[in-house]
Amino acid sequence: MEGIGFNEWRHVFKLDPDKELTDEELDAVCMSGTDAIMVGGSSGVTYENTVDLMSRIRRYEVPCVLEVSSLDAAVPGFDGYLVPMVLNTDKPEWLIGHHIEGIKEYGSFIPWDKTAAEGYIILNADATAAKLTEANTNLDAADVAARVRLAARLLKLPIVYLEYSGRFGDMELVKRAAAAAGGARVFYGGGIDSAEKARQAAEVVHTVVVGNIVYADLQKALATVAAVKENAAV
Ligand SMILES: CC(C)=CCC/C(C)=C/CC/C(C)=C/CC/C(C)=C/CC/C(C)=C/CC/C(C)=C/CC/C(C)=C/COP(=O)(O)OP(=O)(O)O
Ligand SMILES: O=P(O)(O)OC[C@@H](O)CO
Ligand SMILES: [Mg+2]
Repeated sequence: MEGIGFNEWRHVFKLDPDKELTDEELDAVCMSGTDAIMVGGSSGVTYENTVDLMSRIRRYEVPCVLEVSSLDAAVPGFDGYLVPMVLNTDKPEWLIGHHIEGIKEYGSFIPWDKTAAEGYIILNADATAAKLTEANTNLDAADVAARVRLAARLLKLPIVYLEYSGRFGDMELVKRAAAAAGGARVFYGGGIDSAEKARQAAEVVHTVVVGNIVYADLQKALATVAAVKENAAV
C-alpha cells in the first residue's frame, strides 16, 4: 500500500474547519465506519481552525488527511496531505502556482511520502471552488474524459477528483470519465445527501466523498457509509 492508503478508501467524509460540529456529532462521524476523514474547504480555512479540527479527530483511529487549499493552513501532524491541482482552469496559480510557492516556503518540512496530488476537475459552476479558481465548467463528457486521461495517463497523478461540490453530478458523465482513468484512483464528491445518491456514485467511482450533508442532516450523512460499502468495489 502507498503512504496514505487512499487506494483502499471507498467512503470519505470531508469536514470543513470553517463549520461547527459538536463533540457528539464528530464522534458519530469518526465512528461511522467511513474509511477516512478529509479536512478541507475552499474558504475560511485557517491554521487555527484546522489545528482545532485535526486535534479533535486525532482522538479516533480513523485516518485523517488534510486537503491543502491554503498555504496559511499547512498544519503538520495529519496522516497525509492531498494537494488539488485544478485541470479546468486557465489560471496557472490553481494548477501549479500556489504549489510552487508552497514548495519554496515549506521545503524540507514537506512529508513527501505522505503527500499526493489530486487532479481536480470542477464541474459545478456555483461551487465556491469553481468561482475561486475560475474553473471552466462548461465541459462535455469528451472534454472531461480528455482531462482525466491527461491527469492519469500523461501526468500519472494518483488521484482524479470529479468535483461537483454542492450539487449532485451527472452520473453518466462521471461513469465515462472514470472509465478513462487507467490506474488513477477516481474520487467523486458533490451533492450526496442520501443513501441512494451515495449508492449511485459508488457504482461508478472508486471513492465517494460526502461533505455538506454532515452539517445539514447528520443522520442522512451517516447512512451514506453503509450505502457505499454495500456496493462491490468498482
Ligand atoms: C509543512 C507541511 C506540513 C506541509 C503540508 C502541506 C503540503 C504537503 C504542502 C506542499 C506544498 C504544496 C504543493 C502546497 C499547495 C498549496 C495550495 C494552496 C494549492 C492550491 C490548491 C487549490 C487548487 C485550491 C483551490 C480550491 C480547491 C480546489 C479546494 C479543494 C477543496 C474543496 C473543493 C472543498 C470544497 O469546499 P467547500 O467549502 O465545501 O465548498 P462549497 O462552498 O462549494 O461547499
Ligand atoms: O459537500 P458536498 O457537496 O457533499 O461535496 C463533497 C466534496 O466533494 C466537496 O469538496
Ligand atoms: Mg462543503
